[in-house]
Amino acid sequence: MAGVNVTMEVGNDAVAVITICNPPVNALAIPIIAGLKEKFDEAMRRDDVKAIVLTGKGGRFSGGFDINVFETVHKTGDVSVMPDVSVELVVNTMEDAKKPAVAAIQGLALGGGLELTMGCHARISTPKAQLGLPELTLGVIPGFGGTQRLPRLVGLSKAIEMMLLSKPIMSEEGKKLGLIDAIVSSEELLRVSRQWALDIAERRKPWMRSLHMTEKLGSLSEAREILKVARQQAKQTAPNMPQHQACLDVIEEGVIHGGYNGVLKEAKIFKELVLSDTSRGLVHVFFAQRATSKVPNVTDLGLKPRPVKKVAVIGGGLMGSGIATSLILSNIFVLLKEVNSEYLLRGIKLIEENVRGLVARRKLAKDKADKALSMLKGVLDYSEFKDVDMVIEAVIESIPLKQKIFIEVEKACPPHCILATNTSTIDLNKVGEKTSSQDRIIGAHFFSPAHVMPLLEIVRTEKTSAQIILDLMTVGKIIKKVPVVVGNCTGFAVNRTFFPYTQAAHMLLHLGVDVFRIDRLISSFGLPMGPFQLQDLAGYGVFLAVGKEFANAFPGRTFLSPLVELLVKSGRNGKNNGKGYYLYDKGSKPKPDPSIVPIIEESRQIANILPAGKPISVTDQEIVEMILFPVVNEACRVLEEGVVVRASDLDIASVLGMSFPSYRGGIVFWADTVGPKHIYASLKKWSELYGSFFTPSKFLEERAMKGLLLSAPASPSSASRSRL
Ligand SMILES: C[C@H](O)CC(=O)SCCNC(=O)CCNC(=O)[C@H](O)C(C)(C)COP(=O)(O)OP(=O)(O)OC[C@H]1O[C@@H](n2cnc3c(N)ncnc32)[C@H](O)[C@@H]1OP(=O)(O)O
Repeated sequence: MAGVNVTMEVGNDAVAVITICNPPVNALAIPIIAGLKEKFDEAMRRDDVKAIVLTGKGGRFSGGFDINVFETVHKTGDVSVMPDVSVELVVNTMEDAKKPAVAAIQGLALGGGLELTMGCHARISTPKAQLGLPELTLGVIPGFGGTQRLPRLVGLSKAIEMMLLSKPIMSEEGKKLGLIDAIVSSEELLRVSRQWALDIAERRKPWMRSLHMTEKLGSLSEAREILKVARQQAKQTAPNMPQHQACLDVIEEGVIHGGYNGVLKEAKIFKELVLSDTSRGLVHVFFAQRATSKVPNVTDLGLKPRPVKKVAVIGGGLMGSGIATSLILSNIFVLLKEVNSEYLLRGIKLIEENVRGLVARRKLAKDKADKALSMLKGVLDYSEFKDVDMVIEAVIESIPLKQKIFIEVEKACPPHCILATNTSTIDLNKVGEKTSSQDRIIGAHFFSPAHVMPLLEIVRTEKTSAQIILDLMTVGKIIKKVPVVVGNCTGFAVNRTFFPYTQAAHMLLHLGVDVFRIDRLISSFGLPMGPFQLQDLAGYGVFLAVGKEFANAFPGRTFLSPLVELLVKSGRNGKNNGKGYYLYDKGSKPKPDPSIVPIIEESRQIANILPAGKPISVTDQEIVEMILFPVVNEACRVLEEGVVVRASDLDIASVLGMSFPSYRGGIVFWADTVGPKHIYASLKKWSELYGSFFTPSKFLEERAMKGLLLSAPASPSSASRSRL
């Protein structure tokens, strides 16, 4: 590819500057790795070269190994395309060479990028460069020697933290830890690095080979203790991900048998992990997330996003205050509008609590919190709306109320203003029906808590203009959300797809399966909690209200569970009042409440769906499938109707909106791994046994019959029915 290369320039000072060029992040693609080997070899051969400086073009050192290669390996199953970088390039050609190399780091050095710098004999960086080994987020471990060199440079505990949490540090911290030798301005970077390289060559500065360092590793018994604690933690935090334990095994190998043996084991395990399902899922999520930024007929029209500096949020309840928090944290001025001063003060208090909570959890510095809160103003009328760039309505789910608000904001706001609603269920065409600005009406569906959850579902109608969609996508990115553009239908993409999730859980419960068994199995599948605990958390009001909407919109595939009304009658309201399926005592984990059993029994009698009056007998796997296959079934309808641009958007939406495990790649990717045929056959069998709730959709049936993946692009006939 043009512009993808490694260059070398030798100066009069006898320093060869080797530069990686592969925009935008200087990923270490296979030709780049070949280029590095070639240039290093040349530098070693040439008599006019005494020392080397390695750097990246365009203000970034390198974002690491080219993740596209992982994708190729996943498609072909052939791991032999991965070059031997770790031993051949980093150990033999760079670290053990006769001439010293200094890494000149700018912007970022991540993954393989940071590993290359650790194979150099010193590292000079500009301020605020990001340094990290995030490989575990891709289902692998560092593969260019990072598991060995990082602990030797920064100490075992810190290295383990950086790798297992995939948490980058800034160059300033790197300097304190010993990863960085000096921090200089970007103007000085090359000059200082060249001089440093010469100083090493002429023995004025130490010639450090980090693989051979041992002093920061501590004693063997200390190291074993640190690794033991880390193993226990990883068991808790990443139970289904093999790369965490594997990373610790490889680190241990190096601690016991020396860095070089560690490097060899690392290379072997790395190749095994690349082929794991976890890596397939996580690499898919990496690219799927980036694909959401590309929306046909929106981002490819050459439009420029317009600046959004002032936003009015209408409604200071839980959602409105969360949304306002996200905005002010990103330096966007917010007018929070409420109907009276009592509600307004409550909304402002919620926002303050959100911001102070971040400070208490050390996620935000105090001065930044003060700055954010200074970007907020409470108002009781529309008099200051004349220069707002966007309105986000976040009031209760009432069509007449929303319609009234949109008539008012249309009058009060300038003509360029984005008119967004945070509704999660109401048809956007109805919300904007009484205005003449339907091209500016758009859904900005945040997930609760809005200042924490990363997904922003952007809902467009047939009339929403491309400019407005682009503007909202841009705001979404500024406030650090992942915007996914979807079409307008009941529940939009996420709530609609996951509606059958709670439904299926209730169905199983009424077929005689134990409530806590269901929750346990779904948690071990990888969701943060089971459907009943989630219901406790969300409150029962949501279930009852949303349930009715869906029952109306999708008759024939709704299970009317009598249970929640019985729970409410018995004085339970989930986590809100400390009593639901679980008991919630402050400071302790939720405990299953045995006194729920008679209420469930009563509900089972009312529903009366036990086959021949007896509980069904199902395996653990069947339980997980009976809950998730109906979700896949609805995902198929969402795909067929063109509610999302591409199947992978639904994967991202499920991961970021519903916390579906990212290492399973998202709902559609997971379904394709399981196989559409198996899903279809299972649903068909259950529909015959337990009714139409499980009836497979036409889309699923077609894909299963033709042996196609659910994620394969839509056929032309379904594309013509697209809502986007
Ligand atoms: C053997 C080794 O140990 C293994 C490894 O090194 S594995 C790789 C480890 N590195 C990583 O995980 C870093 C992944 N990248 C990132 O986190 C972020 O892209 C970043 C922080 C570098 C930059 O973020 P940002 O500026 O927001 O840009 P972002 O949109 O993410 O990326 C820009 C483009 O670069 C691509 N890109 C980023 N890192 C890449 C990589 N390592 N390989 C291939 N492409 C990459 C993205 O896919 C995107 O492409 P697109 O424009 O076609 O969608």
